[in-house]
Amino acid sequence: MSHQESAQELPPHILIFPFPLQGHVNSMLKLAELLCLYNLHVTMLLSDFTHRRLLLHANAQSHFAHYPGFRFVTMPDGLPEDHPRAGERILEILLSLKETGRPEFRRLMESTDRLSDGSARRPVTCVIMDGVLSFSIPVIEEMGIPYIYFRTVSACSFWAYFCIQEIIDAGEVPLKGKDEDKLTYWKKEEMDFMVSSVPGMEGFLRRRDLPGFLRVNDVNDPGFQSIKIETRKSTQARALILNTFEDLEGPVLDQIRKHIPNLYSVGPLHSHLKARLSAITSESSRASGSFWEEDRSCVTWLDSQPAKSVIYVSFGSVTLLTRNELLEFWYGLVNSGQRFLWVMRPDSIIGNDGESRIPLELEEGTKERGYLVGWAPQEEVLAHPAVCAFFTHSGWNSTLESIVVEMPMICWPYFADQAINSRFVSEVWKLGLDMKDSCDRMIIEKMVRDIMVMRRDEFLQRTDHMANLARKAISEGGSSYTNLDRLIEFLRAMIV
Ligand SMILES: O=c1ccn([C@@H]2O[C@H](COP(=O)(O)OP(=O)(O)O[C@H]3O[C@H](CO)[C@@H](O)[C@H](O)[C@H]3O)[C@@H](O)[C@H]2O)c(=O)[nH]1
Ligand SMILES: C[C@H]1CC[C@@H]2C(C(=O)O)=CO[C@@H](O)[C@@H]21
Repeated sequence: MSHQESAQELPPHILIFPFPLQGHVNSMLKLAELLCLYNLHVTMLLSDFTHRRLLLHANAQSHFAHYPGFRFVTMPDGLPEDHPRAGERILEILLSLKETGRPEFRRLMESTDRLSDGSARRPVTCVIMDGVLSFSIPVIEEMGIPYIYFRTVSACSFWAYFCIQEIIDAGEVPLKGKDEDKLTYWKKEEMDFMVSSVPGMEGFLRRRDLPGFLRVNDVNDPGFQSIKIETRKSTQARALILNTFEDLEGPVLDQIRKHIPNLYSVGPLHSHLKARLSAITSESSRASGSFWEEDRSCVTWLDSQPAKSVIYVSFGSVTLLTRNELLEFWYGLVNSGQRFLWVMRPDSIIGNDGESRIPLELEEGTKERGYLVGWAPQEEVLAHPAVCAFFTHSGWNSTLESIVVEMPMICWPYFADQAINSRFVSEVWKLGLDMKDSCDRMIIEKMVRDIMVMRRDEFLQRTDHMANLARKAISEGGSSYTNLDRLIEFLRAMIV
C-alpha cells in the first residue's frame, strides 16, 4: 500500500480541549475514551498543571495506553504553580487563559502542523473544546479546522446563561440589595422573586436559583461578562455536545435547539462509557482522572457498615468551606445520629484564624459513626450498598453520578451552575432537597433525617424512575446512544 493510500485511510483526528478543572477533565476524558472506542484518533490538550496532577494521582496515562490513537499534549494556563485554583478564584483560570492562552495555543498548533504525527495521524480534523475557551477560535479558524463546543454543565444552566441578556432586559439582574447577613449576602426578599425571562422556567425559578455567576450588582463584573459572552458564542460552533439525556432535560434541550439545532445530548457520559465498554469487553478497568489521591480505606470502612445506612458527603473539587460552615455541617451530621462518609479535601477549609481544634463531641461522634477522607473514589462509593444518600454541592458530574445509582440528594450549591442544578433536583425532578443559602446545624440535622429516614420512600420512587430513564438513554436505541452514533458520523464527515 502506498504512503498516500494509507494516509487516506487514517481516521479522523479529534482535539479535545477541556477547561483545566477536575469536573471538566472528568467528563471530557469519558468522551475521549468513547471516541477511542470508535477508533478515532484523539489528542487531549491539558494544562501543564492538570496534566501533572493526573500523572501524580490518576491511572489515565496507563489506562489510555490501551488506545494507540490516544495521547495527551499540554500547554500552560498562565498562572503561577502555587495559585490555589479553587473557590471563586477559579475564574482567574478563565481570565488568565483568555489573556495568555492564544499565543501558547498557536505555538502548539503551528509547531506540530496541527498536531499531526508524521504519517501516523492526520492534522487535527475537528476540535471539541470546552464551551468557555473561545480564546482559541481565531487560531482554529485561521487553520480552517471545524470546531464543536462541549459545555460540561447541565442544559438548564446553559440555557439560563444563554438568556442572560433577556434576564438583564427584564430587570432581574443585576441584583440591587445587599444584606447585612454575610451568609446570604443578598436581601432575602429580592432573592425570592420569580424569574420570568428564562423561557420554560417560569413558575419555579427564583433569582436565588440563577447560576452563581449571575449574583452581581454590576453587569460589568468580569466573570459575569465572560460567561455571558462565552455562552452566546456557542451558536458559532458546528455543534454543541451536552452531558445530559433527553428524558432528564428534554424541554430545556428543545429551547436550546431553537438556537443551536445541531445539539448532541450524549450523557450521562460516565455510565454511557461503562455500558459501551461492557458490550465489548468483560475487563472492568476504569480510568481514574483524579487530581487527588483516592483514599480507598473509605471503601473498606463502607464494607463494614449496614446496608443503606450511610450518607456520603462531598462538595467536589473546587468548594471552600469557612471554619464556621465546617462546624455547622459537622454538628448537623453528628447530631442527626446517622452514619456519614465525608470527603474533606486537604485544601478546602478557609478562615481557620489559627483555630483548628475540633470540639470533643464532634471527634467522638465521628469515631462512632463517621469516616473522613481527603478524596474518595466517588463513583464506586455512590454505588456501594452501604450508601443511601448524597450530600452534594450539585456539581453536574456529581448530580449525574447520583442519578444513575438512584441516590437521593441534599444539595448545598456553592457557586456557578450548582444553584440552578439544585433547584431542578428539588423542584423539577424531585430527587432531593435544596439547602441553598443556608448553613445551619439544625437544618442540616433535619434534612439528613428526612432524606435518610422520614421521606426516604417518597424520594426513592423518583430516583428509581429517573435511573431507569438514564439507563434507557444509554442503551442501544436510546437517545444518548443514538446521538453518540450520530456525532461520530458527523466527525467522520468532517474529513475533507
Ligand atoms: O472525593 C471525590 C470527590 C469528587 N470526585 C469526582 O470529581 C468530580 C467532581 O465534579 P463535579 O461534581 O461536577 O464538581 P466540581 O468539581 O465542582 O466541578 C466543576 O465542573 C462541573 C462541570 O462543569 C460544574 O458543574 C461544577 O459546578 C464545577 O465546580 C466528579 O466526577 C466526582 O466523581 C471524586 O472522584 N472523588
Ligand atoms: C470557572 C468556571 C468557568 C465556566 C465553568 C462553568 C461553566 O459554566 O462551564 C461552570 O463552573 C466552573 O466549572 C467553570
